[in-house]
Amino acid sequence: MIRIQQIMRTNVDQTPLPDSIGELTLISHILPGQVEAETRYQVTNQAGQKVGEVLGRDLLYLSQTLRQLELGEIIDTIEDGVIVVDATGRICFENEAYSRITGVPMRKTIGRDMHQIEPDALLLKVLKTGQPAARKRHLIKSVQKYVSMRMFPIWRDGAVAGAYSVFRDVTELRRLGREVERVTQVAEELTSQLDAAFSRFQMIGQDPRFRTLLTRAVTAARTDATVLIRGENGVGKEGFAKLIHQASLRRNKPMITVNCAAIPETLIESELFGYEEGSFTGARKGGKLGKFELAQGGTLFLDEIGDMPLLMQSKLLRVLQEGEIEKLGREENIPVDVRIIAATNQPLEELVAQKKFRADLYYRLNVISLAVPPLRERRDDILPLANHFLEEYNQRYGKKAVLSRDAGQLLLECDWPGNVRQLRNCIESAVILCGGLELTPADLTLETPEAPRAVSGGGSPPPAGPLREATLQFERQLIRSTLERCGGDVELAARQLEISRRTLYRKLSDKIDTSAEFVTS
Ligand SMILES: Nc1ncnc2c1ncn2[C@@H]1O[C@H](COP(=O)(O)OP(=O)(O)OP(=O)(O)O)[C@@H](O)[C@H]1O
Repeated sequence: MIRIQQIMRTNVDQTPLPDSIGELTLISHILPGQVEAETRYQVTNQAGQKVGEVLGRDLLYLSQTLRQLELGEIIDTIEDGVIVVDATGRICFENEAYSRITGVPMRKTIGRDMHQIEPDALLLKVLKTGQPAARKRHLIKSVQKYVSMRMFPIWRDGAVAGAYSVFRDVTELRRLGREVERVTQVAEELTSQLDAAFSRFQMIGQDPRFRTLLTRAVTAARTDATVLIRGENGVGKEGFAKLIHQASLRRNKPMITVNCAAIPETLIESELFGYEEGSFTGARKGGKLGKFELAQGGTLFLDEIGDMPLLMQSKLLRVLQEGEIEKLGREENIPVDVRIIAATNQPLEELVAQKKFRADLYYRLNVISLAVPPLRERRDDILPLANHFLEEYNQRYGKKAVLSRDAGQLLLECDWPGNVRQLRNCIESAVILCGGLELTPADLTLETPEAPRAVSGGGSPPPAGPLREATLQFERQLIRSTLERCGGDVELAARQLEISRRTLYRKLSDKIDTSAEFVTS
């Protein structure tokens, strides 16, 4: 609908003048007899201030043209439903969309009195009061469809001459809205379950160095300072990151982990910063949220930071300095409020010297540094950790196993090249495999400090004897060295050997029966 607003001239002085027309007046409401061609009409806003002026000639032209045009045809092509009633409430116009949305054919309604069809219709109220009305969500019961509608009176010569309603089918939108609500609730539920698991998470350790680290971590957690956690694989770097997040004010927001070594160089930018829909060929519909956005308000844990490509290091540095991310396909930057914790098992200082790691990023990350010692340097922690894992896996597998004195002794003697992760895996497989109530040395799958060197050194002579025995021996060696390489992680070892976890366990238990040499010192 064309309003005066659209054709007036602007930038005139602000003095209100008589004979003014409201800027929102519809052109189609102006009758030819009311307008003089050569008069300049003042246009005012709702406060009565003059905001423009318009020539009567322009108004006449437009109002006449609108009348001459067959508006019905145009209105028929629009997607929204339109229905018009005259002053008596008789339906005098409907467009095609009206019938399509309501499912009522035009012949059943056109010309009929709305008072009879639907005496409570809101449109009749608009007709009676002369006041526009709107409903965001209205159910048309007969067809079970939801519409959003706006209704207006039609004024002629100072009286209401009719009313019309424009409405839109929002059934699909409503369904999608509900789906979003449902998915959000599921996500909230899962998050709270995760939170519960997260808050049960404990860092076990009584070694004095380890306890000092815990205190430092909890103290750092109260600030937003960046933390760099160092240490061998499996020492508990991610555990420290979780602990810091849990002890911080950000604990009710997400902690998102990114393993920088596991993402191909070409994908790391879109993983971290995301992209907008259509920003490149093959971009996902709806775009993609980057990890920074997912961690908004929370913590982003950048694991294996030493493996981050140099170009990405520069981009990360910029984000840390500016607190904003540049998202592919989006013009304006997005502010992010994310606490960064990074971890690495690499000597970052050496990487800096070799120009493989940016010095400025190194200093930016290394505000608080936590160096987690390997398990072999804190032997006091071995038994408490073993008992903690034992309790966890007893619960998971419905067992009641306890650690025998000999098994405990064996655990204390091991060097744990795979650190706490290896110990955890060792206890898990022992709980699964043990037949009785006590975990004995034979239940433990672990390497003695000497054995791996003999096996994985590559120099061991080929086994002698019958083929079957030699094959078994070779298999034993292969399993042993693979397990060693995988830090005792049975699942990973099974994957590398391309056999199922169950087969690996079976082979391990065969070995326990037949080859004491493999499991005991
Ligand atoms: N002090 C601890 N108390 C309880 N569990 C621990 C402790 N340290 C490590 N763990 C457990 O050991 C496993 C390995 O720990 P984590 O993943 O934190 O090590 P990481 O140093 O991050 O390893 P990687 O370098 O391979 O990423 C996890 O299952 C973790 O829960």
